[in-house]
Order: sequence, then structure tokens, then C-alpha cells
Amino acid sequence: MIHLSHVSKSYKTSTRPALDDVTVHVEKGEFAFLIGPSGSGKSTVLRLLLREEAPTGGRIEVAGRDLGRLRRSKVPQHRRRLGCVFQDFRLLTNKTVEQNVGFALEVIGRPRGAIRTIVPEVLELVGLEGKARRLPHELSGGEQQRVAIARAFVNRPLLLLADEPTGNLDPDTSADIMLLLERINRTGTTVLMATHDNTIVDSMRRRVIELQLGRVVRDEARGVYGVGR
Ligand SMILES: Nc1ncnc2c1ncn2[C@@H]1O[C@H](COP(=O)(O)OP(=O)(O)OP(=O)(O)O)[C@@H](O)[C@H]1O
Repeated sequence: MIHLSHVSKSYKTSTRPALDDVTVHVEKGEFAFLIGPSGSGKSTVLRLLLREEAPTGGRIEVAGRDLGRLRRSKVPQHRRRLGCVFQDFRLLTNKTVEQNVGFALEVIGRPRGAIRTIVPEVLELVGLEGKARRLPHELSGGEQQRVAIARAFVNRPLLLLADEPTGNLDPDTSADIMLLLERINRTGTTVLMATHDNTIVDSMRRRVIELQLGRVVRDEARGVYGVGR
């Protein structure tokens, strides 16, 4: 699903590379954590996968597509095949819950009838039935993240990228969000999640890929956050 081969990334204004010879393969259906201290390159990996940035060296393949050969005009289509969830939710503040989720289907041209059927199904999956007409500011942080996850998942993406999705949430709410991401993973969606949350990583015992100064320093099948903690 994700193949990074000898990937390097140097930003123009930075003296050291953000990523330095990174080789990582994540197979279809896997759930993997990307961890590492601030500035280690986690967000850069996600940005490269979304083709928001291009690598300075190496090769990146996502869902069978070589991103180096992806024409600029095909980038939006590539991004629509991925689901993305962020720490700050990024909801449309003037749209209701159902409109936020439905919008993801509108932009890919799904007919209104289909949207009316699919949106309530996805809201039920994320536990937001009954909240479809609320605006984001009428929801708790955890509920807002559920909307963001519903929006990311409504197109049934092959791959879900999550950048610190629990960063703004309390521990109980974070645990609920992780149950939801696990449920989504069980439908066959590959999940790659960047996080600083050691409690979550330790409780899930999933694959852990650790970056330090732009290099992979650990890749364990059922890892914990910190070795020896
Ligand atoms: N747009 C940019 N221009 C220049 N340097 C950048 C840019 N984005 C990131 N960097 C640098 O690249 C390195 C990796 O940053 P990145 O954001 O990928 O780290 P991170 O592991 O996601 O950090 P955090 O956990 O704080 O989000 C850092 O040294 C950062 O300063």
C-alpha cells in the first residue's frame, strides 16, 4: 500500500534533511504508528504521501501509484483516494455535521440520492447518529474528530492517514477515537498514524515505525512507544 524506497527530503530553507534515506513498506490492511520526537520527520512523510511535497530523492508508491510519475493534474484524484485526519479536525465551521461529511461525496460527483443514503450510515458507524444537523461548534472535541473521521472514511479510502488525531483530546476520548480507527482498519483500510501519544501506542501494540532526525531507527511489528519504558 505504501512503499517508500530510499526517500530523502530537504526543504530549501533547512540545513539538515527532514528525511534521510527512509525505506518503509506498509502492506494493505496494516495499522502502523509513526512516532518520533518533534521535528523527526513524521509530518513530512504524510505530506509526501499526499503529494503535498515531492521528495528530493528516492521513490514513493501509494496504492500502486508511483508518485514521481503522477502528473500534476492527477494529484487531486490521488488525494481523494486517501482519507486524512488531523489534530485540529479541519471541519467546515459553517456547515452541519451531515454537510461536512456529504461534501466529501459531492466533490467526487456522487448523486444526491446516494449521498442521502451513505451519510447517515457513516454517521452511525462513528457514533454520531442524532447529531447530523449540529454545527461543529455545537460538538465536543471528540465528536468533532468523529465527524472528521466520518468525512475521511465516507469514500471508503484504501488508506487513512492520521496526523496526531488525538493530540487535542483527553485520554478517555482519545481511547474512543482509537477504537473507531481500529474499526475502520478492520474494514480493510490501511491506517498510518503519526503520534506522540505513548499511552495509545503502548495499549494498541501495533506496528511502530520510529523516526529520529529523519531516519528510521526502529520498525517493530508489535511495538511500544519507548523501548525499556
Ligand atoms: N516547510 C518547511 N520548510 C522548511 N523546513 C521544514 C518545513 N517543514 C518541516 N521542516 C523541517 O523538517 C524537519 C521535520 O519536520 P516535520 O514537520 O516532518 O517533523 P514532525 O516529526 O512531524 O514534528 P512534530 O511532531 O513537531 O509535528 C524539521 O526539522 C522541520 O523544521
